[in-house]
Amino acid sequence: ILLLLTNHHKNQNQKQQQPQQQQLQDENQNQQQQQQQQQHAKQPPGPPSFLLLADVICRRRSVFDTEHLIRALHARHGPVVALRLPFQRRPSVFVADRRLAHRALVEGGAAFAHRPPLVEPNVLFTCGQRDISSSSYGPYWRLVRRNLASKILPPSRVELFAPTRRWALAVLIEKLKAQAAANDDGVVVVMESFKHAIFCLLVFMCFGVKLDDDTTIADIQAVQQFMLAAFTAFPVFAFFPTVTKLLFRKRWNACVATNQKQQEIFGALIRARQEQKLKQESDRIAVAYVDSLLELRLPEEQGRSLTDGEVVSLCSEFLSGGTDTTATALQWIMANLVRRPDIQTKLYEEIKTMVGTTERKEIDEKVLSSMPYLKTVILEGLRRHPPAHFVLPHTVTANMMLGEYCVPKGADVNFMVAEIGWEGKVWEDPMEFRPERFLEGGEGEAVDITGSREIKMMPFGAGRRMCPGYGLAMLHLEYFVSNLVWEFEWKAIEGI
Ligand code: HEM
Repeated sequence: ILLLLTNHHKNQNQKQQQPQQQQLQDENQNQQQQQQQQQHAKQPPGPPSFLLLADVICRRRSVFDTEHLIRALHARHGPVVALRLPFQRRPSVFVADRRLAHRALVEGGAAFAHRPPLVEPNVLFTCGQRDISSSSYGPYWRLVRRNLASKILPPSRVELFAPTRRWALAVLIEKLKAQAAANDDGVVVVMESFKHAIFCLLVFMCFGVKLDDDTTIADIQAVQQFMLAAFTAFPVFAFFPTVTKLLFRKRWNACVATNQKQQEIFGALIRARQEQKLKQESDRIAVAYVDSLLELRLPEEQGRSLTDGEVVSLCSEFLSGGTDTTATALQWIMANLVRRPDIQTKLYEEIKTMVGTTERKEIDEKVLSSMPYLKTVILEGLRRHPPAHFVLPHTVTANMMLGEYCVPKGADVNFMVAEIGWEGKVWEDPMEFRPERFLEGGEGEAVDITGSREIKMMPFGAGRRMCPGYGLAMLHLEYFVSNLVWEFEWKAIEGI
């Protein structure tokens, strides 16, 4: 009997172990297959670096104005191409295919979720890559991303900022009216006012203070603008930094001074917030982003709190990440409404039905979710004019297959957001602004903006590194677009 029992147990264990063993075997086989494929696969095609440089010089274009170059390369070589610049150790790979983007970013899991190392002055500006967007994929990134996603961005938290949105909208409308009144023909240049309103809103969400005095807002905006420009500028300090920092001393000193100024301004705002909390002022908002950062502990690093530099870089990212992108999207949507009075009228009619009056009082954001046409206008704006034409650069920490090519370890991998949203096989007349495509029966009906099921457009990226602020951005766009259409009649200037 004992013998039988042991055999029975043995059989049961074997049965339980079989699927696990099978899984391990499958994984090993997959790995072996990947390795074999990699051995035989080519690297993504692209011109040799000297030809690329010659092309750039002949056409008098900047190497960093890469979009036109990459489009031409895609037309010649297909959806995966590589640029190899003479001063780059690893190639930059560009992917313009929605299925390959899905395979890498969503199905690929962590494999494509890493970020490449930054060079100066961006190392300085991110406190050594300690913000969410540039930090390497790992426990620190997970902790700070989860903190933003769970403390500030859930709908229940975002709802608390409704009065702040009303205030920012009032600031915007006042600014636009003042501009129109100052000009005989009522012409208004909107972008700076859009940026200002969204910035005021995000500063409040970040520091819990209403800064309506224009000088502090202007000071912070100037610092943020300087840093943003540094991200896309020629990376002089990437080569022999000790020498280039001396050679371009003025430029380096300006970077250090800007960083210093940011620490001072943000430091003062953080102190003001702490005092506000100590005094338990009744009108203070319950949670600001900076509170959550000050309370955060790093379990992987003996439970220490964030350093001042880390807090500043995370706040700075919150302000920059949300302002220019949202303001650019807003500007493009309004530009299309100006050119298309039919769409503007349709939207106005939808708002009128929902609000139930023609009285010009600001739209309660609770009714936004019941405006399907408004949603289609926003989606079409983001598809046709995505504020970021590329996602932030990703990288791979091992050789990885992408389609028929092997992406070498350490290469930058860039996904072409705009091209993917303009694919002719998915979208009819893709360059036309047509919100109706997102209604029932259209090719964009029930589109998944997160791209987790399938990617048809990806204005916020997709997968693990996807923009965590996309819900907030959509709300801001719906809120400002509907209120601006309700408040003003938008017309194009003759001859422009
Ligand atoms: C229309 C507005 C916005 C657009 C189009 C946009 C777009 C993007 C894109 C394309 C990425 C890169 C994704 C990738 O690398 O795969 C990104 C990342 C990010 N965005 Fe946004 N964004 C917007 C608004 C916001 C807002 C309002 C916030 C802040 C609340 C925000 C915070 C971030 C952060 C922290 C990341 C880095 C994510 C990570 O690396 O894990 N964004 N965004």
